[in-house]
Amino acid sequence: MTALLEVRDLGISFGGVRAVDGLTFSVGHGEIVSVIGPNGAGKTSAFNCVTGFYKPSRGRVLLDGGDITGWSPFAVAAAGVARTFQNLRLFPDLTVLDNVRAGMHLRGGQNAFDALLRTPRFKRAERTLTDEAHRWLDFVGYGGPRGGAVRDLPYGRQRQVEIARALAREAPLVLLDEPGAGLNHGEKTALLGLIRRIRDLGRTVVLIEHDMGLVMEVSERVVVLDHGREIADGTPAQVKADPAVVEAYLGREG
Ligand SMILES: Nc1ncnc2c1ncn2[C@@H]1O[C@H](COP(=O)(O)OP(=O)(O)OP(=O)(O)O)[C@@H](O)[C@H]1O
Repeated sequence: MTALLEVRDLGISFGGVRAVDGLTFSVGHGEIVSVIGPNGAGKTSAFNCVTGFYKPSRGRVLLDGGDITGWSPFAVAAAGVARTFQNLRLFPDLTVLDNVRAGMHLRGGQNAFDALLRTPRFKRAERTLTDEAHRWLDFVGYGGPRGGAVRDLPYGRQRQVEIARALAREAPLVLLDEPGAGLNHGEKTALLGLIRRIRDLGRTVVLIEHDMGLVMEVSERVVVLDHGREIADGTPAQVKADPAVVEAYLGREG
């Protein structure tokens, strides 16, 4: 069966630094896969190459067998990849609801003419989008106010809004960049359940995460990077016991 995401011999350099250097891995439909590795291993750069924020200098990215290498972030998103960011990228002055609705605009259905004249079709579509935004906020367990600006929310809530926005896009592949960062213990437990529920919707989840407790608990498979390459790929138990992985982490501490 074709993998949903296939990364082949991917590479990108910044000046003399090879951030990603011949990275190959794949993710099957419906999997929960974590990408881990020491600081600077190339995880975020690889995500950025996959999602079109960086143009790789070599290699290929295939989505469900189709080549999306070098596509713009907009085109990659429209092709079925949703993501969150290590440093949140919400619209701080927009309301919670509008931030989630912003995740849906790529799905189309209306045109500028409808919007300009506020036709009945436009108003109907608006109501549907608002209802859906509420449903996604419910889904991620968001319990805060929905009509106020996002910038006034505590960090954990902003993360929930960002995930709701990514899910609203209805993309089959969801990439989460350090979703556990800055969350307290209770919030991390909730996140674990949420990631499983996202997969139960039929989505495929790939996360970059530093919290090993979370990674080992939620992942079906773990891909380990070091110096821009894959050094291990297996179940959480397999990678934990892999000497190359232990070495990569311990080697950075001294
Ligand atoms: N835009 C950039 N310009 C210059 N160098 C960069 C850029 N992005 C990443 N790098 C460098 O590429 C290497 C890989 O960085 P990257 O952020 O991808 O690693 P990471 O595994 O995501 O790290 P972390 O876990 O700390 O987020 C690092 O040496 C980093 O300094």
